[in-house]
Amino acid sequence: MTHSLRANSIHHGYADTTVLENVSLSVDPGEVVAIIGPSGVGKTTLLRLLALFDRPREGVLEYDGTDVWAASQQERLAFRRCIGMVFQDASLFDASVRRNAEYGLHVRRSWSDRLRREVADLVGLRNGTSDAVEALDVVGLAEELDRHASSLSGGEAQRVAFARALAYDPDVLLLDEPTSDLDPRNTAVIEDAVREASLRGIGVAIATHDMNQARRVADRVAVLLGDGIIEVDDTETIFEDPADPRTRKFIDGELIY
Ligand SMILES: Nc1ncnc2c1ncn2[C@@H]1O[C@H](COP(=O)(O)OP(=O)(O)OP(=O)(O)O)[C@@H](O)[C@H]1O
Repeated sequence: MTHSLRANSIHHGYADTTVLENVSLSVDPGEVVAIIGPSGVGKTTLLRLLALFDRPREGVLEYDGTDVWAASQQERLAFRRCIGMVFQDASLFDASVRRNAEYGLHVRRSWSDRLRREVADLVGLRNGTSDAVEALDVVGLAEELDRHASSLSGGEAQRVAFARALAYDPDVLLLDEPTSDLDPRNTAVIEDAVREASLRGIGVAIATHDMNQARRVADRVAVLLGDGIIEVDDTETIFEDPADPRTRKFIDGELIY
């Protein structure tokens, strides 16, 4: 069973600047939420908060209804382990594709989960390697296990980074412009993998500058402008009949922020 993540009335910024004002957004199991908005508006900042990398100045982050920052450090760590993040630039380890995809598999969510998996390993049902290979298969790299990370193209490296996040079976996947440097083929592989992840029940939030990508992969779209999230709605409504006129302008490339 996967779980949901929710940001409620978040305010955040850096030093004396405010970046996010009164931002609320949920990521539910099995849905893909695209976050769109101009450069510098705070998409990465929001994803980092959702990933529990940073604590918001104000507002509440809930994991399955629990206030994450009011919970114990141990609990927060457990929540953190249920969230996968893929950055714009894949940074892989100086190791094989297999090793890279396996990284994180030692991080188990809970003792009971660990026990369950260990028992399953003992009877040969699954093991870390099979999780990693399965995840690499989703991104079309299951045949490249022994290749060294340094020999991969940028697109292949990003696909391994995606597989690494997928391999440890997260509840939520946060993707920060994961295809901004990729060609159409690698982009299509990542987008298919996003759909596959959502079909498995994983909730996905993806920040993107590519409006077509948002249309292709998202169930819902959140529009982040200078005043925070001005509108969240299902993808068709955002692109065909948005409630806020600024959304239309932004999508049409008219709004210079
Ligand atoms: N660590 C930091 N310290 C200070 N300011 C920061 C820091 N990180 C981001 N900022 C600033 O916060 C604002 C939001 O940045 P953020 O990277 O979240 O935007 P973004 O929407 O993801 O941008 P882009 O689309 O260009 O990736 C920007 O003005 C940025 O310069």
